Amino acid sequence: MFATSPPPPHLPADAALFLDFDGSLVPMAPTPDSIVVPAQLVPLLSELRALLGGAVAIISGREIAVLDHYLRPLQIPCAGAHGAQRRDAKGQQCGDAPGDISAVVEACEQLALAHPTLYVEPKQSGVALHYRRDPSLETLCLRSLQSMLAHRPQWTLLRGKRVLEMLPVGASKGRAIQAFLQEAPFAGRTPFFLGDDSSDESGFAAVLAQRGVAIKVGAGPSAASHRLEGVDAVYHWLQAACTQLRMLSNLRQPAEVQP
Ligand SMILES: O=P(O)(O)OC[C@H]1O[C@H](O[C@H]2O[C@H](CO)[C@@H](O)[C@H](O)[C@H]2O)[C@H](O)[C@@H](O)[C@@H]1O
Repeated sequence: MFATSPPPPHLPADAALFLDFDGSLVPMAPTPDSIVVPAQLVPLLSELRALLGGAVAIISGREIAVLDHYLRPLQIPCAGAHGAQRRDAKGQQCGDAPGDISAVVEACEQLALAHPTLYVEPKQSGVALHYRRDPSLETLCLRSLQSMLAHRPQWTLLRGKRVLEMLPVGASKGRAIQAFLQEAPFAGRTPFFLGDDSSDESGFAAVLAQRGVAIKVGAGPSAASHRLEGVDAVYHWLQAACTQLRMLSNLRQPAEVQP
């Protein structure tokens, strides 16, 4: 489905909401550490969690510790490093790297010394090599990582927005969402997932398989059923969802009788 996909419906009170981070909740920036998190994000997530019985999770390529840093003081269920890590609603975290890749990280850092516009983002379960500041370095980065992966069958390469990432084989956002949907408070709810990148497609497939709603943020081909134009449109939709869910929740609670 392409840009003609309709905007998403309102969130029902029985939704399980899964949200991508970069490019969906936070505008893109030249480097991973130069993002500016919109001030309304943390209060909005807190309110949505309260209104959806806790069934809100961040599904990101970032590591969970990094998400916690940007969302402080909030600590919510998360999948990090494209599903290589997951923290459930009880706060229990799982996900280990299938081996030591410090040699790969070092090789990426050497490459970045030779090409200072590259940005290396080491992760506990992989590494991201960013070439946003010089897209002409894409082929060099791709060839370098491919050769490093050639003898490491437990790892795979993921292409993102001006980034190449090495992550454990089998890790995906779709799998992380499936795992959340087996557990309280997500199980039995209608899944909604929004994301902007090709790595979000496995998440779209997971929610569509459960008759959920898949929302592509921005342009580009996608299997998502619905579309929002960009980060601003995401906030508009989430704020509207909050307002509606709050009204529904007030209607369900009888008004206090004045003496
Ligand atoms: O799944 P997401 O939450 O969307 O995370 C995907 C990757 O996002 C980050 O990189 C991207 O955003 C940066 C900041 O805007 C940008 O500079 C970079 O070019 C993008 O690729 C993050 O750094 C990665 O770890 C995530 O995997």
